[in-house]
Amino acid sequence: MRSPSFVIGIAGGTGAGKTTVARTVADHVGEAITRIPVDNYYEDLSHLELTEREQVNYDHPDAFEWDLLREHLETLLEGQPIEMPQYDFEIHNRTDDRVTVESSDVIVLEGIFALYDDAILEMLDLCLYVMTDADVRILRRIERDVVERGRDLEGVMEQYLETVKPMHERFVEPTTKNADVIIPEGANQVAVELLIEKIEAERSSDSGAGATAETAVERERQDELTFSDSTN
Ligand SMILES: Nc1ncnc2c1ncn2[C@@H]1O[C@H](COP(=O)(O)OP(=O)(O)O)[C@@H](O)[C@H]1O
Ligand SMILES: O=c1ccn([C@@H]2O[C@H](COP(=O)(O)O)[C@@H](O)[C@H]2O)c(=O)[nH]1
Repeated sequence: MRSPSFVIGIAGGTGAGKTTVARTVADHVGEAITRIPVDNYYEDLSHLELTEREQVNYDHPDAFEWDLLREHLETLLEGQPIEMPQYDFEIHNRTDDRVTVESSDVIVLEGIFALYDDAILEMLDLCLYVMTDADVRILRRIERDVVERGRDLEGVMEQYLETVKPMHERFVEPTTKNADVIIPEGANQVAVELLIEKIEAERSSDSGAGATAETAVERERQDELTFSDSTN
């Protein structure tokens, strides 16, 4: 199995458009991309009741199982598959399922804390931060959480004011300093097109480097053959 040639981190506040950017890019690049949502690495909270899980601060870095995420990224970088946990936002917990995820040419790590952990930052070749105004993000989040994540409006508003907003300001937004590029307003067409171009360029330069190395090895072998031929 071939090791990835390019690893991208996409961070940003809730509702900024991280998943949309990652999915749009993945749709264009196809099977060569492995998408890793950081959300799948929320700690297993099976020991808590649902009512207790509803009170957890999911916007604090301590809510994540960092060791497992680091280990899985390292495994993918070695070209090996992982058994990725799956997360269910409706029950605020991991499901019992694990999904086998193969490594591929491009790894995209996406989540509010994609640019937070030093060891993970070391593994990233390109760091993106999706910057979207807070009012737009909360409107998107209300719609998404009510429609897709089984929440009511009151609960979404309460969670936003109690944890999401203060944690965003304290932990998430400061990670802009780790970004190479800031993408405004989520999946904007120009930014996504540039990202796809960059990925394609990295992939072809990587396979080009491989071809050059092969050619050099091949040439050396030819020289050896020529040398032995002339001595025989
Ligand atoms: N550029 C955009 N314009 C309009 N809506 C967007 C845009 N990007 C994302 N959205 C919508 O906003 C919501 C949140 O986007 P999502 O990608 O899930 O955000 P995140 O992963 O950052 O939480 C989704 O319903 C998505 O369709
Ligand atoms: O059980 C959970 C786990 C997470 N959340 C919220 O999800 C967002 C992160 O996901 P995005 O897709 O980036 O919005 C985070 O702000 C948590 O508050 C949750 O509500 N419940």
